[in-house]
Amino acid sequence: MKIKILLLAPYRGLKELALSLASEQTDLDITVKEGDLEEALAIYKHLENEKFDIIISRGGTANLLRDHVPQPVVEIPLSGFDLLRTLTLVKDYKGKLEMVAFPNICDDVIAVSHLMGIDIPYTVIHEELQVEGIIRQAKKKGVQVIVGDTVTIRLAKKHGLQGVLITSGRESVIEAFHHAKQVYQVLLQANKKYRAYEALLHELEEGIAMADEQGRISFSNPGFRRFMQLFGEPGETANPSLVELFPDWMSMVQTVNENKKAISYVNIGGRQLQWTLGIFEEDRHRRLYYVRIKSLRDAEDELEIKYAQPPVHSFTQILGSAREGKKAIEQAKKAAAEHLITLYGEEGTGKKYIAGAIHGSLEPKNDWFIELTVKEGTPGALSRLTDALSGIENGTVYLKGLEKFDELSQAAISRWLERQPNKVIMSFKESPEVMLDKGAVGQELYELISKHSVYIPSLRERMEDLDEYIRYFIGKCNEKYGKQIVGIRNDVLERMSEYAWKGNLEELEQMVDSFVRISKGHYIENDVLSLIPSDTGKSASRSGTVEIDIHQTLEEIEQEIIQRVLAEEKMNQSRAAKRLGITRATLWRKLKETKNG
Ligand SMILES: Nc1ncnc2c1ncn2[C@@H]1O[C@H](COP(=O)(O)OP(=O)(O)OP(=O)(O)O)[C@@H](O)[C@H]1O
Repeated sequence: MKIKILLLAPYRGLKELALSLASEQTDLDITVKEGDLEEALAIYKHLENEKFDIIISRGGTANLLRDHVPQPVVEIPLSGFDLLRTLTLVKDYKGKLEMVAFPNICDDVIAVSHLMGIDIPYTVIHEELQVEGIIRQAKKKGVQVIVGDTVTIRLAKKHGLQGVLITSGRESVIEAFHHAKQVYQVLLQANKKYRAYEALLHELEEGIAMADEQGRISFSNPGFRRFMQLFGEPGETANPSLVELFPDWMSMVQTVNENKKAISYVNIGGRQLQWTLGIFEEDRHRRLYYVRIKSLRDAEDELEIKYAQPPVHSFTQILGSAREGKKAIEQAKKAAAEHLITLYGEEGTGKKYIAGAIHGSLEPKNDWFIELTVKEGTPGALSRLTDALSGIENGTVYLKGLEKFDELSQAAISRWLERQPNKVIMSFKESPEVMLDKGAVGQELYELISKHSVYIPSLRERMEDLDEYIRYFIGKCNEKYGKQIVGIRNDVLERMSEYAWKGNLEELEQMVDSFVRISKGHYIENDVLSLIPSDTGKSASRSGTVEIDIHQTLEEIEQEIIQRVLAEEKMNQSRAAKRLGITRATLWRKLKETKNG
């Protein structure tokens, strides 16, 4: 297959020369056209569909084309012969003469003219815009002949001077053909690599695209088009600008321009997507950005990623004056300065709230608060976890469920956590020591999480704050349900203070919520008492289940249940009878039966 070349000659003579030489090049398929600067560009555009491999041109025209065409542009050089020829021609000129050219040409001309023992005045130009002014000055000095490149000569003629073009000779054009062949070989190798990468990107589930600052997409893989619901091959359908797809595109570009990676979360077609923006490459004229898109939903079964504002922003929003609670807050404030922090305590004690307060207290602030919950300790969850963490910069990560991984994965993640830059607050239901004893965490993770750990006390340990919490939740629920409840009856409060609160503040909030929902007046009245389970702080378990030996007789089983309920109700027979759904008299009779039996 021949290499397809478009040769754009800035002057007629070069076109003729190129045409005569083109036929000798058996491995090149050369199209030759004449055009200078913009004119040449217009010719290129007209022939764009012919898919040339390489463009050949000269001087300013080659430079202009290089900025506007995707193919490599090979330049026809000015050889020593070219200069020699021109100097030989002009050396006997009678008129006053000056050469106007770019530094590389001037240097060569000076060297050759010294060899030939001729003295030719010259002016060096650095950009084309200077040419016209220099020609005017030359004219004022009485110069009659200008020696230079096509643009210079054109302008010299415009100002009524004689122009002598430094023309490219045969050997320069042939050299350009050779150069084009070399460039093509390099291009072939690069293309092979490019195609391999393209095939890889094609297979990738993740969406990848390349766009400029205005969000115009120049490349997208099928994954990207699937996520964005852009159907058809690129080019077939007009790619919408990313500005239309992501309303906060410009602010993300801003973040990226400040040398950060920008991450955002969008919902498209019911899918929660994470997209990351970064600078891909800067070329001479514009910045290119890459966009990576992946679905969070797919990973949700193993690792849940929630990206939201923390529930509170400062320690002053954490309620409670009980000693235990205050101690926890003081410890958390101190631990806030650490890179890796552990919070542990029963479910619903407010660990996430404390994490939010830590995040809010940081100076300088972190950009993100991200909640990562390990649902299953699978290898998939592990790689997603490290992947998610490496995608976050300048964030506070609230991480739950590390104990679900096996010891080896825990060790790997421990080393990983130490190296990553974000603040990580780990949350556990039990203390590091208890988890180590039980084998829930291995030695390496234990060492990591026991360094800066804070115990968040259960509600049972801060019962003096119960009233305050209830009032706070009533206020919250009034707002939710549009009620104006101002307080709670003492009987209800008393029963609540006897309750076990295994679900802690979370359970309390739910209970207050149900009270507020059904209350008609300004107070939470005794009619809600039936909604409080009669499970006291000393009960065996919150759900009220106990193990019974079913090898006993029915009567013995009944007796066992009665005794257990009685014990839980501190031997108060009325309360035990009520819980068992029998009258006090029946209970008394049943108790008596055993004594007699
Ligand atoms: N300081 C607080 N003031 C008011 N309400 C709070 C406070 N801390 C926690 N809560 C309430 O308790 C609920 C549970 O809190 P949070 O989610 O922080 O608990 P957690 O210990 O992280 O729970 P889990 O271990 O189950 O994830 C919150 O939804 C909120 O209603």
